[in-house]
Amino acid sequence: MNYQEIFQEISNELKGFDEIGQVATYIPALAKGNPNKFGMYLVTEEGHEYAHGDTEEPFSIQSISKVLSLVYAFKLVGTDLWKRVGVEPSGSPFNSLVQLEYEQGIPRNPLINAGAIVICDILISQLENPYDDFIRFVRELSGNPNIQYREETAASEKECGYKNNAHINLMKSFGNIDNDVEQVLDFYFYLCSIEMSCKDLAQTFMFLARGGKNPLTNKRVLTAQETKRINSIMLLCGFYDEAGEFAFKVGLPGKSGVGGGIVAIYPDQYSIAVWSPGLNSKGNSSKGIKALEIFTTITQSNVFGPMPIFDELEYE
Ligand SMILES: NC(=O)CC[C@H](N)C(=O)O
Repeated sequence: MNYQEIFQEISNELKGFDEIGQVATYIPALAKGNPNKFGMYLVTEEGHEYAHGDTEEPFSIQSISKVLSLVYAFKLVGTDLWKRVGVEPSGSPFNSLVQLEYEQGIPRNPLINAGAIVICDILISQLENPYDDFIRFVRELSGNPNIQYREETAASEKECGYKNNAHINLMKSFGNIDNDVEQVLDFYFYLCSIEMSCKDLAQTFMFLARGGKNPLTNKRVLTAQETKRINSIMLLCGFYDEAGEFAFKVGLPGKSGVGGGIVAIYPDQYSIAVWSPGLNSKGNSSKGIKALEIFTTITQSNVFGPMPIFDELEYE
């Protein structure tokens, strides 16, 4: 079976899948999304690429950007980062406030909203031009110079960002936010508003499958040990209170966003992105998870099992 046949098989299996979920409505700009979009894009270690469905259309990556901002902040401040944010799974929804008060304004991990807001605070403190520097970083990883923030999405989220305001104010009261709360939150909303296609996403995350090296430029983004840290955080925290189930079903480190995107990596082998805007009750793409579950089952690729039988998969 080659990859195109595998994608075809996934598509056939998904035909009867009716738990498509609902597009995010709490951010008005996302409520207009078309739940029938579906794309899957694979980039392999050898540089082969395989597309299926709507893989060229940019969509709002939302919380997937939290991994990229984490990587950028980690590069800038190193292990000092862990004084401000933890690395434990929260077992709670991405926007839950409850633990934050008990744990004195230190978010459980950098992939829930509170943690990502602290990361934004760090980036603002460290960078002279955080907006420009960050988008440049993302463009270099993706190889796509046209990747942009979408102002309309950021503004739409700001208009009704009551809960994120609650997060940042609570953390400020505990002394875990250094900068002006509005300045930090604006940056956070912009990071969430970045748009990418499945193709961009799979390419962007390839460095995490390559031990920290950007395969497009051969530049080292992270050391192998730092890459381990980011991938472990994705595995344990990337899907919030569904992280266990994602590991159970798919078996790869990954990250989701409420725009319906998911990206997952298999170290030394591939990066895969999927997009289906319908979300389940945990805010993760419902069909996206199912598609990845089928993919890793057919290819026998997951970080817990024996090495897959890749040589039995032909290229093209
Ligand atoms: N899980 C997500 O993608 C959430 C991101 C969204 N911008 C928020 O702050 O709620």
